[in-house]
This record gives sequence, C-alpha cells and structure tokens, in this order.
Amino acid sequence: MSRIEDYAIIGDLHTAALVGTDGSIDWLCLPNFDSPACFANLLDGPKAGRWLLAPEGGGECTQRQYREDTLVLETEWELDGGAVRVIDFMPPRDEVADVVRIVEGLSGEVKMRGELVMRFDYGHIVPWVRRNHTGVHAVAGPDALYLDTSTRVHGEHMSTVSEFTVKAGERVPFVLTWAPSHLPRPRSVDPEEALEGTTSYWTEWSSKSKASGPHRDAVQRSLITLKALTYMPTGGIVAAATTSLPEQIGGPRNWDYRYCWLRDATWTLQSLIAGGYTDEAAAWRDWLLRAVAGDPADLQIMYSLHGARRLPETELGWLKGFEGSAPVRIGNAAAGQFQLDVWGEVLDGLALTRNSLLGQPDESWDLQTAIMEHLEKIWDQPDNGLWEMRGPRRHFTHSKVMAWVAADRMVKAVRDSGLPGPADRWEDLRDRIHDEVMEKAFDSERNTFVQSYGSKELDASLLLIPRVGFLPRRHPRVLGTIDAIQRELTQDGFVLRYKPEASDDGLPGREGIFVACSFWLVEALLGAGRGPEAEELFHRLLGLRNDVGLLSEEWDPQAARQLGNTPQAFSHFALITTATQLHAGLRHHSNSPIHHQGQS
Ligand SMILES: OC[C@H]1O[C@H](O[C@H]2O[C@H](CO)[C@@H](O)[C@H](O)[C@H]2O)[C@H](O)[C@@H](O)[C@@H]1O
Repeated sequence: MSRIEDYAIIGDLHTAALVGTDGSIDWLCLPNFDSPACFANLLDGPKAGRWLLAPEGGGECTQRQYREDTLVLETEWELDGGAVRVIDFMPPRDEVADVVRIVEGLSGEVKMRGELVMRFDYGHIVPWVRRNHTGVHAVAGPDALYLDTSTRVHGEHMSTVSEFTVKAGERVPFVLTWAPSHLPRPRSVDPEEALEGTTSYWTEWSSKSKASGPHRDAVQRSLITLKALTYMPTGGIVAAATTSLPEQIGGPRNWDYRYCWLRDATWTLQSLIAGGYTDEAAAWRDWLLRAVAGDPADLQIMYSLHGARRLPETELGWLKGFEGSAPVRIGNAAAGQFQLDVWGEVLDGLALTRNSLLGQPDESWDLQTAIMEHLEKIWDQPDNGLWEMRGPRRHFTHSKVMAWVAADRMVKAVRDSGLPGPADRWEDLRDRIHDEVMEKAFDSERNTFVQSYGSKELDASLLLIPRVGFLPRRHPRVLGTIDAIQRELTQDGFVLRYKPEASDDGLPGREGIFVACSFWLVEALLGAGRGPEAEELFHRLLGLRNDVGLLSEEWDPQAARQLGNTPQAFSHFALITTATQLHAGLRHHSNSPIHHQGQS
C-alpha cells in the first residue's frame, strides 16, 4: 500500500491525477478537481479504480523525476534484464480530458503489465466496457472513457489488462480520454505530439518565473504545483487535489480540500506574485469578484471552483478510507462557518494585487468598501477561526488581528493610493482593535499571545502577527510568543497548529505537525534576528518533501511520514514565501510586492 509521500501529481489545469512510485495512478477525478473520482484506489484499494503500468513483477520504481521545470513525470525501473521508463502527463485541456502514458524501453528488455480498473462515482459504479480496434470504451451514466493503445488488451476480473515486452529504444503509448457519454467519440490524441506540446507549455510557463537564489528549484517546483492546483476556466484555486487523506492515520479528521478557500487562495496569490506570476493573480481577482458578488453579509469562506456556495458535506460509506481512515467525506461543512479572518485576508490580498498589478484595471474597490463596512458591524463577534474549529465559537486572536489588517489596508488605500473612503473612521476602528488585542489576547505571566481572549492555549497563527505588520518583528511580545511556541507547541522542532486535546475543536483524535506553520516559525525566527536557526529549520522542512518535491498538509515526526491532503497549497505557498524571505531578506509584509533583483 502506498504512503502519501509516494505520490506525484500530473494535471491539466482542470483536474489532477496522483501517480504512485509503483506506477499506479490511484486518484483521478474527471472532468474537474471536484468531480467524482474514476480512480479512488487511494481511499479504498484497487477495486475502487486505478491504472497500474509497471514491470510485470511490480514493486517500487528505482527513481523518478519531473522533466526539468514541467509537470511531465518520468518513473523508471532498473531490473536485471533491462531498464524501462513510464512517462506520464495530462495535456493542457480542450473540451475533453486525456491522460497519456508512454512506456519507453531504456536498455535490454522488460516485461510490462498494465491493469486498468475503471470505476465511476468514487468506486461505486462499474461501467460497461467494450473492446474496439484500438483499445476499449467504458460507459456509465454521464461519463465515458476511451483507452487507445498500440498493444493488445484483454479483460480479466473486471479490469483491462495489457501484457507486453518493451525493448531498448521502443515506445508503447497509452491514451485514456474522458468525454461526456452522450457525445460522439472525441478526437484522438497523438501521444508524442501531446508530449511535445505539454513539455513546451510547462517550460514556457516556468520561463516566466522570477524564482532565484539557493532554493530556486524547490520554489519553482512549488510554483508549478500551485499552478497545477488552479482551475484554468475560472481562475479558482483548490486547497489540495484530494479528499480525506487523514490528519491522523486511522482517525476521522478527513476533509475534502477540492474547493477554493478565500484564505488559501489569497495566500497562494501572494506566493504566485512573489514568483512573478501576475496573470494568475489577475485571474484570481476576477474569480473572487464573481464568487463574492452580492451582499457582503453572505460572503462565504469557501466556494466551488465555479463559485457555487452550497458544498454539503456527505460521507461515502462504501469507501474504507486511506489505511482505514474513515469516514471519507465529500463537500465541506466549513463552508457555512463564520471565520472572521477571511475578510482581512481578502482585503490584504486585494491590497497586494493593487500594489502588484499596477496599470491593470481594478474594479474591486466597491467590493472592498462594502466588505469593510460589513466588517465594522461584525468584527467583535466570536468565530470559528482560521483552523475551522467545530467546537464553540471564540474570540480568536488571529481573527481579531486579521480584522485589524482589514482596517489597516483600507486606511492605507485611502491615504496612500487616494481611493475614496472614511479613513478617519477606519483608522479609529483599527486602533480600537489593536488596543483590545494587546489587552485581552496576551498572557503577561508567560509573556505570550494566546489562542483566544482569556485562554491559556497557544496557536501557531500567532506567528503571523509580525508578518501582517500588527507588531514589529522584534517587539518583546512577538519574541515572547516565539519562545512560548517553541517551548510548548512543537514536536521535534516542528510546529503544531494548536493542541487538539486542549483546544475544544469538536473532533476526537490527534494530528501531525502543520507544515505551513513550521515555515511561519522560520520567518518569525528570521525576523527575530535568529537567522542561523531559521536556516536550519528551513532545511529540515525541505527534507519533508517527497522525492519529487511535494508536500502534503501535515507530517508525523514519530512515523516520519506525510499526513493529510496532498499536494497542499498551504504548504507550498508557505515554502515559497519563506524561501523568498530568506533569499531576498525581510523586505516585505504580506501586502507589499517583492522586488526581485534587477527591478527598481
Ligand atoms: O481542522 C478541522 C478543519 O480542517 C480543515 O481545514 C483546514 O484546511 C483548510 C484548507 O486548507 C484551511 O483553510 C484551514 O485553515 C484548515 O484548518 C477542513 O477543511 C475543515 O472542514 C475542518 O473543520
């Protein structure tokens, strides 16, 4: 059984597939990220659908890598009789979706076996499968899949099997195409042309990057991963490609991340802008304006890729879950929560786009004003916080700090950029929130900010206080909070987001350390003047990436394995912004663009 870190991602900017080190595609939702899966081996085993393509004897590959700065994956096996490579990719999309796999003989000869188990609706539906002159054709309900290959296939135990030998220099292609079942068979794809086109697409995209410095490769891989999590038609960005990969193996903390969180998307935007990608930032702003249009009181913390608001949370009882981690959930009840921080994140993100996309039309000021006016009425309410706690609502410190951020950015927009608005009133609110946080969210005995007003608990989000400019990076209270978090909220030097057993988050069980929060500690240490410690922690965090540079949401320090949904935008944007700070120096806060070398 594969571990979370065994997976690499390929995608077509509408959806993504996860490919294991054993050559099996174990996760693929079609046609979009949030559509039902046709391969759900990840959550239930092979009977829920998968596509294995590997040497006959099976087993882990010897090595794998992405082709330079692309999303084209190469998985290689070296065996006694020869060596073979499987090249996997999804060509950037037209109206239908393709997964292309090319088996390439590298030396000697290798016996290969393909096993395609097509299931629709997360393993629930076994389709009708018919042979045709180029492969097979599967249909059930709205979905059709077409397999085209030059090698012979036959049926075996409800799967489509191919057995063939590949010699040095030979190439055996497979193309799996999804199309709506009511339409005629779609155009066929030339696999070699598609390989060239896909390689050029990603190479060209990567050539626009401003990533540089000692961590350039890690940053570029993270930027490519974030791009792979964007939904091209609307500009929406999913939090991760999967649902229900557990935060504790065998536990119930399993959530569907195939949606657009305003928080995650705003942070992703910050890192794309840091990487020099302004087109994606503009597309995100357009997505945001469409998604949140209407009464600001109805603003949600997350939406679907298309901006839909209803994301009912359901359990898929027929799936046993990753290594038995049940339930498997689709939809996400957090969509209905009140998370005060989101307003600040959105206004912070729009301030950044305004400062970064100079000269591009910006129609978001009316929305920003409406959001701020609404926030003036609700900022003093208890909320669910950025960790989406399902326990009682509280006055979370981070939420209030983000309300301060909202007011701060709006004041600056009026004062510095000349936009219209009641700057004095917003300034007054900003100062009131600041005073309240300083008074109610600080434990002077332990010299640390706390998770919520009056609480004794710590929370990793407190590390963001200097990042958003609420206090200077070396303010005594910031330094005290860093010390307290290192003392009380770390495992093996990595940071927990909070202590689940003491924070009444409404859920049983525990979880791993939170990768993004550990990157936040790096930045906080750097700001505190503890550069060598920051560098050391950053290098240890880079070591949590898998062999192809991917991070999931969490890490289990005892078992030394990844936990949670993967690849996760949160972890990758934290890597990018932290690496940029380490390289460029602490020259910016969350809302100011980074000036790369050579720029004025
Ligand atoms: O811990 C409980 C919550 O966990 C998920 O939320 C987390 O993921 C979100 C997407 O990356 C992120 O925005 C949030 O800050 C994280 O806590 C889950 O989506 C929630 O439903 C759940 O209550």
